[in-house]
Amino acid sequence: MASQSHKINGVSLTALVITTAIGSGIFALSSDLAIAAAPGAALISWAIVGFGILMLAACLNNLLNKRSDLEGIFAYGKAGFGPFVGFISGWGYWMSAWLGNVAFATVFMSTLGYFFPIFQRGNSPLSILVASVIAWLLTLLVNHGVESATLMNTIITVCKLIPIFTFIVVAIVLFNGHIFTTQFWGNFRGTLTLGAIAPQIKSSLMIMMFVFVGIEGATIMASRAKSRKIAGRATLIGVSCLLFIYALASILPYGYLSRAELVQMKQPAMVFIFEKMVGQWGGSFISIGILVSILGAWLSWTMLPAETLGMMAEQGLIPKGFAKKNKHGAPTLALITTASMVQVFMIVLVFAERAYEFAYSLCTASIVVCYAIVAAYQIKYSWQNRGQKGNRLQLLIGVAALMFQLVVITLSGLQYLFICLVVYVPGIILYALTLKQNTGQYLNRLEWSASVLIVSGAVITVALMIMGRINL
Ligand SMILES: NC(=[NH2+])NCCC[C@H](N)C(=O)O
Repeated sequence: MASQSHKINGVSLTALVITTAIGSGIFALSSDLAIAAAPGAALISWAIVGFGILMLAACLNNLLNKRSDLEGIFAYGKAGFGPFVGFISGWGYWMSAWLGNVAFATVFMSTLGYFFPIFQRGNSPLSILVASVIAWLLTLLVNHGVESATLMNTIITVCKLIPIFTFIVVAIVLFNGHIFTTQFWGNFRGTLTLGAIAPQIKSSLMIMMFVFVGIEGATIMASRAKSRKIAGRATLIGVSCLLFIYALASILPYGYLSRAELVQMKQPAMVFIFEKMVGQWGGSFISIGILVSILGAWLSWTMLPAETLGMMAEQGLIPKGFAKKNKHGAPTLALITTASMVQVFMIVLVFAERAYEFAYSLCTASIVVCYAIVAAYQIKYSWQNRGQKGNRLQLLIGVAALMFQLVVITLSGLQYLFICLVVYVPGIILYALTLKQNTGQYLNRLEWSASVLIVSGAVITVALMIMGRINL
């Protein structure tokens, strides 16, 4: 066991929450958001998403303290609702982790395109080829026991935060109230109706959720924190800081360029907005920040999904082989499986019209499964212990968090959730085989029914994709 002095303190853990959550999202945010919404609606959306994510962070905080015996985010699913739900949650988390890397890949390549125009389209066959090589190289590194070391993490954090803060400061200086308010509610005439704003809010939700993926980082590191209390608090403070940074970075540009101009920005938008603000050097400055930020995040998100598979295997949810470590202490089978999935989806991206949006929406949709299960467990636990002080409030927090996740996914992510079902199919087979090996039985009746639903959903999705009814 690590001695007390080697344990992570609150400040480092808060920094960890912030840096694991900042990958590619913030750099592309402004134009993604401009496509979806005018500044008025974007602000309302931040308030809604901010509230929902804070509720989720409050659940993670609470459960970290009350169920300090559980480790990892999907352990709550298993503890609250049995192994099958634990599997659903873990598989969702795993999927989200590597799908996010697919999203990283497109932004990474289009940022490289700033220096080498041939890569400008992040999902051209050549870009995907290079991105695949990078993904496999990172896998190879992790397989040789390379972990993002503390010093490297600090350097990466500085490299990504400096460009972001510089951008925010310059954007504040150049902020023009007139431009900002001209089309505050969008391009409408007459009185402002909910009908005019609601669709804008709806289209902002997925990208806003995506940028928060990773806040559960402190939960995963909780066992290495000085105390569970500290880990929980780090999540809450980290989320509040993130909300502040994201809202500033995405809203300020509306006071510099018109929405029409923002929509036209090449991706990643922050590069080109900043270049317009300060000149050529600005573009390179932000681009380098992005490349470092993504590479750093990509490396940690290469380890995470493999570790997740390993933990699931240890808990008897998938075959033991996934937990087997090589001589460098890395789970080779889990790493290769994950990298192969990344490879398949990268190839799919070549055919996607808006590749980045497609990848981040899938990443968000699959983690919502996992987040919703956390919130559901918070409700169950608080209800069972409702006699204890404070648990009624926790119950309400759980309900708010769950409602938020369900509403977001229903409003804007259903088609992505359906695509995720397809990836659940091989997982269910692995789960059933493992169950048989451990207990001598395949699925029980409830698990059967759930599996039939999932597999049917997957079949329908594939059929709809073939018929061209679901577009990539
Ligand atoms: N590889 C991943 N799972 N990435 C998810 C994290 C994405 C991160 N929130 C971002 O803004 O870019």
